[in-house]
Amino acid sequence: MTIASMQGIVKRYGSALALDYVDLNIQEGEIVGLLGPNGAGKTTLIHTLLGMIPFDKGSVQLFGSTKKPFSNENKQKMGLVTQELTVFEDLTAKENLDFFAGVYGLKGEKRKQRVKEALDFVGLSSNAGKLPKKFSGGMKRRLNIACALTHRPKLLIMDEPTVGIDPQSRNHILETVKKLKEQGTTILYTTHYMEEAQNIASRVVIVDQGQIITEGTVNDLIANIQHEEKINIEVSDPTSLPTERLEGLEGVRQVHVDGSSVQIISNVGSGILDRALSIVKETSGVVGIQAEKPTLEDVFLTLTGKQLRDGQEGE
Ligand SMILES: Nc1ncnc2c1ncn2[C@@H]1O[C@H](COP(=O)(O)OP(=O)(O)OP(=O)(O)O)[C@@H](O)[C@H]1O
Repeated sequence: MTIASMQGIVKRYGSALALDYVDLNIQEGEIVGLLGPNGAGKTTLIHTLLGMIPFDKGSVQLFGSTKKPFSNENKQKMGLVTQELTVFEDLTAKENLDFFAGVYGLKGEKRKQRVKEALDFVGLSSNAGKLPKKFSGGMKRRLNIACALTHRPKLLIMDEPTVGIDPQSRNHILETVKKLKEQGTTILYTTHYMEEAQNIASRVVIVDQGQIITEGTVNDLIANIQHEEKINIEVSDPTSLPTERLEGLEGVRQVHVDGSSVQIISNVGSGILDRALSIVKETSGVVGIQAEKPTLEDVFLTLTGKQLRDGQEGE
């Protein structure tokens, strides 16, 4: 079932075009990784989908209904983890959660129970009574996520939830996202870290300059741009490398020797690894093998001619 979709969305801020005829469909149960550089339009797309900002053209459908996408009923089925932390520093972790649970209309025992569950889910139970100002960046992020979970949203939208936190907390958050998916939550996860999208997304949507430039599974996107395969074999005796025999293998395009390593470039799917290895083993002794696989970074580079992460480190 399609849980959320947008068709032909155009959004301008004054004369600047932030979304340029965007079509997007999100199916129940998937994690859609929305990937793009800073300023690509990710946050604007999310805010449009949530009905938080007006748009100039197009339409949005949520939860299968064609009428009034932004009704209170629909909004209660969505959760947003904002890019900036949305927690109150002078309320304890538990009080923060209780506040947000109240905003979503939860009451009494159910509210208490959901607050407890959400704290537990993000691993903050033992810090329930502490103030977030005593928390590390990663703990604050986890609290921020928990605040969006007490009402058990069907669609959870996460806007760059791992920016500026340490790798351990990042892994914790990625595991939490996977757990939510297992429980049936549909997730739209925006990031400019391609490794994250590669790690958790069932499907990746890449945006640049307000347009969706490609979408698909990570494997499909990579296969679409992959025109050759590269294998590097490290050898113990490079003087006797049988370069000509390697060049003669079906599917091999080029062979380069560089010091003690030989690089073999071949056609996609030519499956030369076994044959190349047995030839090299006979004469030169194999010390190590490395196969170079393209990444989402390469997909972006191929499609746009620029790096996904230009000048974005250290945020
Ligand atoms: N309130 C606003 N007023 C004017 N321009 C805006 C506003 N919000 C966003 N923009 C512009 O719209 C474009 C898309 O911005 P948006 O924040 O959606 O991108 P993003 O992909 O989420 O980037 P980031 O990763 O930096 O959050 C950018 O050029 C941005 O400068």
